Amino acid sequence: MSEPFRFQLQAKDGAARLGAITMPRGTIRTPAFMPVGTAATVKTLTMDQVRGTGADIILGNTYHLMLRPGAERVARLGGLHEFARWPHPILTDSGGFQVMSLATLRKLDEKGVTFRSHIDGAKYEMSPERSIEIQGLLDSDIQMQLDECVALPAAYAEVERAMELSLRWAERCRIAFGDQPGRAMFGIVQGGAEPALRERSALVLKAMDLKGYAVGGLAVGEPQQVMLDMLEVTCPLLPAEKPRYLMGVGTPDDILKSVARGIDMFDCVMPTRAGRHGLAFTRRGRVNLRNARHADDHRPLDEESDCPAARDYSRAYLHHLIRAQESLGAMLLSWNNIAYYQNLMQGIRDAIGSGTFVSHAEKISASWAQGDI
Ligand SMILES: O=c1[nH]cnc2c(CCNCC3CCCCC3)c3[nH]c(NCc4cccs4)nc3cc12
Repeated sequence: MSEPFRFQLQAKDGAARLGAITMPRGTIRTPAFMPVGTAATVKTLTMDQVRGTGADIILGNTYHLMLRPGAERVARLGGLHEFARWPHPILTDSGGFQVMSLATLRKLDEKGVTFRSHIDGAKYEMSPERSIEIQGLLDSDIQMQLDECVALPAAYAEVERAMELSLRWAERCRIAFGDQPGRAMFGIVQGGAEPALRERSALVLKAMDLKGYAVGGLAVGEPQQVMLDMLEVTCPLLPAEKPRYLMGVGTPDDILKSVARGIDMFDCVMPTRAGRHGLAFTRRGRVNLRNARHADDHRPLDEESDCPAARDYSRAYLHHLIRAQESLGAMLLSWNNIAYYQNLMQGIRDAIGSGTFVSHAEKISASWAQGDI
């Protein structure tokens, strides 16, 4: 087989890139949005529904899966693809970010992070090596290094300490990962909102010649413009022929503006989490279906959509389901939102391919501002 992990750049439009990552389990068209599959499920949806929206890759969540059902058990059951019946590529995070946001009694030092499970209080130690081992047990296709992400704003010294630690952990993850044909390990650029620290992080990681690079430490409380400024500092320093993954981003507007600055991959809990709370993303902006104004509205969310959740159900019905806290409501809105994000990405890919990305982005943004939808 040709090289088992290959990123092909197919077109550029300004700094925006059209590409494809070819892996043994399938091809990932970029720019790509990766639905978050937390506990081996994209919440409320079957994998057939997720695939039907056009997703090429989903995220697996190392933190949740190592606690329950356990990485060794998933391995005994044939790995995450078999367990969750998703035969296409899976990217797993290191588990570190969720330790810092979900676990209790967390301690972080040179060795790694130690914490107690938020489920049963059991004690765990996660080193860079153990994180890579767990991701391997999950049979993950793209594995993320263990890193330390600092919330912003933060003091320069604190950002520098976390960035340098993350570089040492990247090297330990690179060694632990070794050479696994058909799989990839991505490094994560840190450095907060400090250009000098972003530059050092990007250049040291670039020298490690990894298969892909994430931009971390953003979408953690800073204004959107600060995030975009850091992309303009970081992306040009990363190898053009490797994929770039902006972690935890974001709204459709964040995605358009980040693609314009050279990002190829995104993940965000927003479409599924917002869906479960009654918020629908549509081509004409966001609709909060908890609002009583929808109670008699027989229109669907988007009669032109290829997603049944957007096309076949009235807003009145969706409003009723959400108010009644019926699980069908959460499912239909999650389905609509994931489909919306995948259609957004397809439109972005088409526009880059035809050299019309700037006007496409302007048209998309203008359609959101249409007011009453
Ligand atoms: O530097 C980072 N290193 C590692 N992970 C990061 C993440 C988590 C990305 N999604 C993981 C998923 C794995 C599977 C389960 C769901 C998460 C981030 N998310 C955000 N913003 C969105 C945010 C979400 C919550 C607080 S900020 N910035 C992030 C920065 C980093």
